[in-house]
Amino acid sequence: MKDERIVLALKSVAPGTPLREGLEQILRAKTGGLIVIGDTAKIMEVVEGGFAINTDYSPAYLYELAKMDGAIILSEDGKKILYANAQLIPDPAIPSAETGIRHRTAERVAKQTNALVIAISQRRSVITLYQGNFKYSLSEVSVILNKANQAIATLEKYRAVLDKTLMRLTNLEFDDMVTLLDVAKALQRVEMVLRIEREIERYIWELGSEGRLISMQLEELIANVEDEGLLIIQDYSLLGPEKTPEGILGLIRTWSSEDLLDYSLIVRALGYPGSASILDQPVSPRGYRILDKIPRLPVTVIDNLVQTFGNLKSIMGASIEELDDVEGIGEIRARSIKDGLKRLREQTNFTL
Ligand SMILES: Nc1ncnc2c1ncn2[C@@H]1O[C@H](COP(=O)(O)OP(=O)(O)OP(=O)(O)O)[C@@H](O)[C@H]1O
Repeated sequence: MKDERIVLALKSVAPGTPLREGLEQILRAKTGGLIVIGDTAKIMEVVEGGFAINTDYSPAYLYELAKMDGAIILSEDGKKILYANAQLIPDPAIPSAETGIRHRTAERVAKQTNALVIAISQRRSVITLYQGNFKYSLSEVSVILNKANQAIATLEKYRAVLDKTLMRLTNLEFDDMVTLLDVAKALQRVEMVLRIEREIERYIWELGSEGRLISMQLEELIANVEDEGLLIIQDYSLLGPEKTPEGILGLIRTWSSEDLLDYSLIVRALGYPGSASILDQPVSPRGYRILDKIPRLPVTVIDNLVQTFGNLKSIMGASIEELDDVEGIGEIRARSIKDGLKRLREQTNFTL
């Protein structure tokens, strides 16, 4: 929830938005500014004086009004300028680490009302966002682009390692030689890639219209990653249906980077005991992840296969007739499952 609001705040001031255009004009004119987004009762409690404007927002108008002292109040959707030249009177007891009056006021109003408050510094040429306890200074587009490109380069490396790890897991699964350590390694690598993805997403929101290329690169690099993670969990989790794969991956997401390095924590999240030797334990996949790679095989049929045979090894060992007996599978599909599994196995042997 908290994160969502920050994302919304970053999006609302991203390059290409009318609000950002107005902020940039104020920055260039070096007049400074203090802008509050929203006019809820809670916000209006701290607003005093000024005059009602009540007109459609435009960047040029915002910039004109910023020449005056005091704060400007915009509507929640940013489409109207409601008041200008207003005095903000937040509770002075609210702690603030800011030294200047404008920024201290902005921080206190944000903490008191939860509104998005934007301070544009006259002396330092910086735009700072405040919302609740969150504070964020916008950087220049070139700086963020640089960071985003570095993160993409890191993501490429991590993706390559993940692909190797998954390929190895597939190979071990076909040979029924998987240990819990292999499962934990694969899940850890999935989450590492997802973490870099989330970091880059934040840059993309902040870059707005300037982030399109990064966004396209990201999409290509993270295709399937989350699904692979969910399917691994489906293959190995010992937990009942109340712990969904999404829930388990969501739990791993909340861990610190140190915890993520601990393989035994990962297998514990899948419902295995946390003993030291557990990682050497052999395990057999149910087969969800590999069956998902067979073209045109519906999820319900995959479910029926796993329900009937229990694991990938038995599914691979089943005859055409046995496969044919499963609901949703006729002779043609039975053959395409057999062929599909055979082809996948050959492909992984070839790639490794
Ligand atoms: N309570 C307030 N309500 C509305 N506007 C305020 C309030 N406090 C300060 N301001 C605005 O901030 C200006 C003074 O900013 P000041 O230089 O003291 O703060 P600052 O945080 O150091 O900002 P800057 O970095 O721009 O100098 C005032 O001229 C006024 O426009």
